[in-house]
Amino acid sequence: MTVNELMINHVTKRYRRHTVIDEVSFNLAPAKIYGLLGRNGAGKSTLLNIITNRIFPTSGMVAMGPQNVNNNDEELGKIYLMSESNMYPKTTRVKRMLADADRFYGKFDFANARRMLGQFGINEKDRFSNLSTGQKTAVKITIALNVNAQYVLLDEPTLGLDVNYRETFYRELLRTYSEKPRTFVLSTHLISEVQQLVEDVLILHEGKIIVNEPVEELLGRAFLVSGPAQLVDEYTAGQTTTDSQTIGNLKETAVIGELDALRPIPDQVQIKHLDLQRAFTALTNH
Ligand SMILES: Nc1ncnc2c1ncn2[C@@H]1O[C@H](COP(=O)(O)OP(=O)(O)OP(=O)(O)O)[C@@H](O)[C@H]1O
Repeated sequence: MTVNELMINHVTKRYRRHTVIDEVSFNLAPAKIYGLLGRNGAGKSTLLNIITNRIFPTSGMVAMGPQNVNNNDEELGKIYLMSESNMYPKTTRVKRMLADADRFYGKFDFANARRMLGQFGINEKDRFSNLSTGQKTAVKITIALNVNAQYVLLDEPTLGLDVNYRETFYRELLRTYSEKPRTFVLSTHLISEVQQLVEDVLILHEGKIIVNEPVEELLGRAFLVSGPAQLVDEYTAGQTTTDSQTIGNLKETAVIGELDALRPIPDQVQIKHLDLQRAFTALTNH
């Protein structure tokens, strides 16, 4: 079966005069793991809800290949959103939630879901509302990783999960991805934890997608220049510097962009690549 790209075309979302998403366009390719990063209130949940038709954009549209996704059950059936909101009645048992995922999307992987629930120490007969925050997340992850959808959007998929279970989640995500490649979008604040996991990074900032590229490419042009303040300032003058920190006479300046290859690097100045978290803060600190 050919899988089309999921295309977000000129999407804007306004709440009264507040523009949360501003003319955003990007494509999600089949069988890739994306990180969707943004500061609190950047609009990540809003964007994911628009993609899955739970919220309507003020303008713009979401399409799967040539098909508009809006009110299109066939196309929406290829996209699954795991989100924070709990839509289940209080009495719902975990077992029923797995059955619903099968009813709506078909071909749910019950065997793998049961194995995962075992790893998370959850019984299918448990009532969802009686579970702890982390256990509720574990159930939602289990459904998201076993549902039959080509695009799986995960909004804060580690909410309340302890470090051991977060590792379980990352391992299970890679396992299912390698067995059955499909697209995952992880919206998360745990940037250093997902750096190794995601191939491409999308950064949503002040209503715009300011980064949309492979992690390796972003980090390839993300540098930390450190040393005596005056020398760092001289070396970084005129380059695309982002933010700086000064301690006494020492300074660290993040530079996102190509370094001027012709400019000599003073002996006391050190240059290294940023990791994803530091590149993110550098790009979104203002
Ligand atoms: N129904 C609504 N009415 C008015 N404003 C809203 C509504 N829903 C969201 N917003 C605003 O839109 C902005 C983006 O919210 P959203 O939840 O999408 O951000 P987020 O990036 O997911 O944040 P976080 O990382 O904190 O979860 C916020 O300023 C929020 O207050």
